Amino acid sequence: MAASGKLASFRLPPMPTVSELIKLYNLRAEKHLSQNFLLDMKLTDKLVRQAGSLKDAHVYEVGPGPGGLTRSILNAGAKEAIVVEKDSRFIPGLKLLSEAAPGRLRIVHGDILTYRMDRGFLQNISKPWEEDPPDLHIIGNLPFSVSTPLIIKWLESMSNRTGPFNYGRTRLTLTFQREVAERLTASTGSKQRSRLSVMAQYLCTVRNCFTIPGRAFVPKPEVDVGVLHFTPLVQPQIQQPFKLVEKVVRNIFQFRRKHCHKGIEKLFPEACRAKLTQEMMQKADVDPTLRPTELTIPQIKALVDAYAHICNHEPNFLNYEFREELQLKNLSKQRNMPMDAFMDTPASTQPSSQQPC
Ligand SMILES: C[S@@+](CC[C@H](N)C(=O)[O-])C[C@H]1O[C@@H](n2cnc3c(N)ncnc32)[C@H](O)[C@@H]1O
Repeated sequence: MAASGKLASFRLPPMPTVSELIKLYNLRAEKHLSQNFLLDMKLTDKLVRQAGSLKDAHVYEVGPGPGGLTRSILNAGAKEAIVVEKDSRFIPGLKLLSEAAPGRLRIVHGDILTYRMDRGFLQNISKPWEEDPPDLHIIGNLPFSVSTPLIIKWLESMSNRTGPFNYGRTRLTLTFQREVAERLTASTGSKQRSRLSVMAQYLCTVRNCFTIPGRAFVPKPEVDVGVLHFTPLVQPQIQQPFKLVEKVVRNIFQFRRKHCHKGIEKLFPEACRAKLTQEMMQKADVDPTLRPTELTIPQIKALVDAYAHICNHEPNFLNYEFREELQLKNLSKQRNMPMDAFMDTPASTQPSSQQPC
């Protein structure tokens, strides 16, 4: 009896439903802000449960909109939630919710892509990286338009322990278009294995929680939606700077269906491509005829380490971008001018295909 009494203390008092609020404020979904609302509280409760216990937790919610998920977060016992919403039309409805939960809901009218997530809560909720995750969660029914750049930004922050990871191994419970969710969780050898799978999985444990059918949203999106839970690893599986890992992985996956050496070759200028690719593959002890989707994370780690080793001897390779060189080549051909004429950086620091290695 006592337990249920306690449970009742953090539940919201009766107030208009989310649907009633939408009608009250005449809130029509804006396509350019990827607004697809979840109005079924059973579903929002289920999504929030995937984060684990929120009792006395701190939560950042991305894009609360009319506040369905926000209600579930508060009903689950969160001590304080900061919600970041770009569309000002939702602020009055969120204020009603904040009044119903005094001191527990802070509303930020802003853009999640620029909001400083290292500053919202006091530092006293931080936990050392090696310990259990802090009582801080990021939860969101993400707008499709920003979900991929956002997760990449957070993965980079995770690797640098900045932003929301300044507090420790902050966990995330997020929605993605089903296809993106499948890529994020795809294992070695599967059809959906991609750059995103490797970038997420070398830094965290990614759990596929459940799928929400498109028809559960208002308005209904074209696709189903996957709910994923991320826990940052104490020790990332690849211990090199994020940008370096990203560069190698991007190159490997640029020719998904070909042998992996095809993409790796493009890490180096033409003049030394064959020699350095062979050196990198041998050093990493990886079969060059494997397809990118067949590579395990330890194999990708070995390749990134081998590339880092080569760049230690020749740091100019870090600046080399095959696609940029291709664009310059095309431009110089079109205008009948030397490639140097289009370069921002002096030719001496930009290894070109013609320069000897
Ligand atoms: C898919 S809706 C989810 C709304 C609500 N959480 C729900 O589940 O019903 C995405 C929300 O994110 C907001 N949004 C879109 N882009 C944003 C951004 N860059 N920063 C913050 N909020 C954003 C939209 O206005 C919208 O309210």
